[in-house]
Amino acid sequence: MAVTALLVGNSRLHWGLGTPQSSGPGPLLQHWDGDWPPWQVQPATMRWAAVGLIPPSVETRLGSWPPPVETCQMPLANCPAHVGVDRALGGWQAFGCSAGGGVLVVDAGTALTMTAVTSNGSFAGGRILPGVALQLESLHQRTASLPCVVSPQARAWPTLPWNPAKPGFLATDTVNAMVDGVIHGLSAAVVNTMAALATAAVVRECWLTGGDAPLLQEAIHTQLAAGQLASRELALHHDPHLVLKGLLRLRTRTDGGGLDA
Ligand SMILES: Nc1ncnc2c1ncn2[C@@H]1O[C@H](COP(=O)(O)OP(=O)(O)OP(=O)(O)O)[C@@H](O)[C@H]1O
Ligand SMILES: CC(C)(CO)[C@@H](O)C(=O)NCCC(=O)O
Ligand SMILES: [K+]
Repeated sequence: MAVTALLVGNSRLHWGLGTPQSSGPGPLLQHWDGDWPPWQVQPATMRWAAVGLIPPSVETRLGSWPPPVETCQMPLANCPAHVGVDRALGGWQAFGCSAGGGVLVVDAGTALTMTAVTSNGSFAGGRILPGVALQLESLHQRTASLPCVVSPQARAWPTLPWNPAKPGFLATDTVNAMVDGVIHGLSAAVVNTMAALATAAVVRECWLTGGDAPLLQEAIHTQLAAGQLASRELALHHDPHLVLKGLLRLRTRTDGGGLDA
């Protein structure tokens, strides 16, 4: 039976439709970023979690939904309860899909989070940075003359002009200097973390997800090619729906309302 997964993100809602199987959720049948999905939602089979504020459109329907998934219910060893449920779900899902060995999950959303899971499936910490749109918004809001380069309603990336600078060339116009600066900074932080964790043999794979993953991917590849050997030893994967798939792969126990891997 098809199940709807919902992650209430920091700036928008992320929906997925899938059929949980014992081997995992498989690919999503449908996905939707926005207020309410275009398919029929069966309240009793909803799997959902929230890091952002719950909007009225969801609040009014909560009565018929099961309780949300929380970090403390996740089958991820040593994961403190204060860790965001999106990070716990992403880490657990990437580890479950990995070829063995630890994983680093990079979730490039409103915040860019990095979350490491060891080869034993144990939470190993991470890093939290302001994401692409948030950094660009802050530059505009906290200076007198830097322009607004992110659409304030949609925060949609495609409204931004950006010509990736050739190696060794820097942007001469303000907009590209801002955008290139933010993308270069975030991807450098990711590659630096990959190198450190690879050198320490903590992780073997890096999984990218989140709204800005496609954007950062190219810059990460470029910096990997030019950078430290250790970081290149990690396999790099992109899964735009890592957290939703994690929700679909979790199995709710009918007895105590707990969760099983
Ligand atoms: N239509 C859109 N609306 C919002 N963000 C978008 C859109 N298209 C691309 N993005 C990019 O996605 C990023 C936000 O990512 P995402 O949607 O994963 O964040 P989120 O809703 O806060 O979810 P999360 O809680 O997982 O971070 C923004 O930095 C922005 O550049
Ligand atoms: C970091 C965010 C905002 C990313 O969505 C979320 O995972 C969160 O609110 N986390 C709580 C703090 C933590 O993860 O340590
Ligand atoms: K995120």
